[in-house]
Amino acid sequence: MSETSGVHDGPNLDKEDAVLRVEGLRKTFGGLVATDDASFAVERGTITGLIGPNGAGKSTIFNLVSGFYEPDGGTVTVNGTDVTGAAPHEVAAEGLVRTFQTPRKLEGMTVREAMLVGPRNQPGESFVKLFTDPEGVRAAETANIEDAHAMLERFEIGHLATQPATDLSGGQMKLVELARAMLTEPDLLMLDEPVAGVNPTLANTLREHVRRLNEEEDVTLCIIEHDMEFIMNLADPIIVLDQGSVLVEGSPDAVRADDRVIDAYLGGGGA
Ligand SMILES: Nc1ncnc2c1ncn2[C@@H]1O[C@H](COP(=O)(O)OP(=O)(O)OP(=O)(O)O)[C@@H](O)[C@H]1O
Repeated sequence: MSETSGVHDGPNLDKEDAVLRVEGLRKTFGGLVATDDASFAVERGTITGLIGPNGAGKSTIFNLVSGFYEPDGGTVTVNGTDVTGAAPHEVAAEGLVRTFQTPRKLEGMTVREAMLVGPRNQPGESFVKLFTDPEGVRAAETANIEDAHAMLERFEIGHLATQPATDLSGGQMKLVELARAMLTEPDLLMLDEPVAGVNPTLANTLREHVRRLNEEEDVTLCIIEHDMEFIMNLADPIIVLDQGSVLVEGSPDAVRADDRVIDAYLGGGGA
C-alpha cells in the first residue's frame, strides 16, 4: 500500500476471504497481448469495481474467469477451487456467474422463456427422463417457472413476464439479465457494463438492486463500468486495469486522485 496516496500499487492479493483469485492471467490474440500477468482478488462481501481505458483487457478478464475464453497462462480460483480452463457451467457451479455487455439474442422468446434459458434442474432436456419420470420432469419445470416469476417480482418486473423479450428497452433487458443470473444463486456476480446505454432513472434502479443483492442477499459483485459516477458511488474497492494488467487498487476517492490512473485514461482510449 502506498502510504501517501492510499492506493495499493499493482495487484492486492492480500485478502483472506477471496471469492475470486486471479494470478498471472495471460491471453493473446495472434500477436496482440490482451491481458499480461493480470492478478487481483475479489474479497467476499464487496462490490468491487473493475475500470480502465478502452482496450485495457477488462472484458477479456471476464471471459477468462467465467470460462468463455481459455487462458494462455495463469490461474483462476473461485471459492478456493481451481477453475482455470473450466467450462462456463462448471465455473457457475462453483458460484461465479456473469452477465454480458450486450444481452444475448432472444428472438421469439417471452421474458419468462428467456429467464429459463439454462437454469439449474431442467430435466426436460433429458429425453430419457421424459419417459422414465414424466411427472418429475413436469414438477421440475413448474418449479423453474415459479422461481423465474418470483425472481422477476424481486426485480419489480413481474409484469413483463409474458412480453416478447425483443420488445424490452435496453435497460429492462439489463434487469432481466440480472434476474436471470440470480436464478443460479451465485456467490459472485460479475456484471459487464450494467448501465451502458441505460437512462439515468433506470441506472439508479439498477444501482439500488445491486446494493440490495450485496447487502441483503450476501452476493459479492465485480462490476466493469465506464460510467464513473455510477461505479464510484457503488463500488469499493476499485481495481484499475491498464494495458492488460492491474495498475492500482484502492477506494474510489484514492483511485480518482491518483496521477497514474489519470495518465492511463488520458493516454489510453478514454472512458
Ligand atoms: N476475440 C478477440 N479477438 C482479437 N482481439 C481481441 C478479442 N477480444 C479482445 N481483443 C483485444 O484485446 C484487447 C483487450 O480488449 P478488451 O475487450 O478486453 O478490453 P476492455 O478493457 O474490455 O475494453 P472496452 O472498455 O473498450 O470494452 C483489445 O486490444 C482488443 O482489441
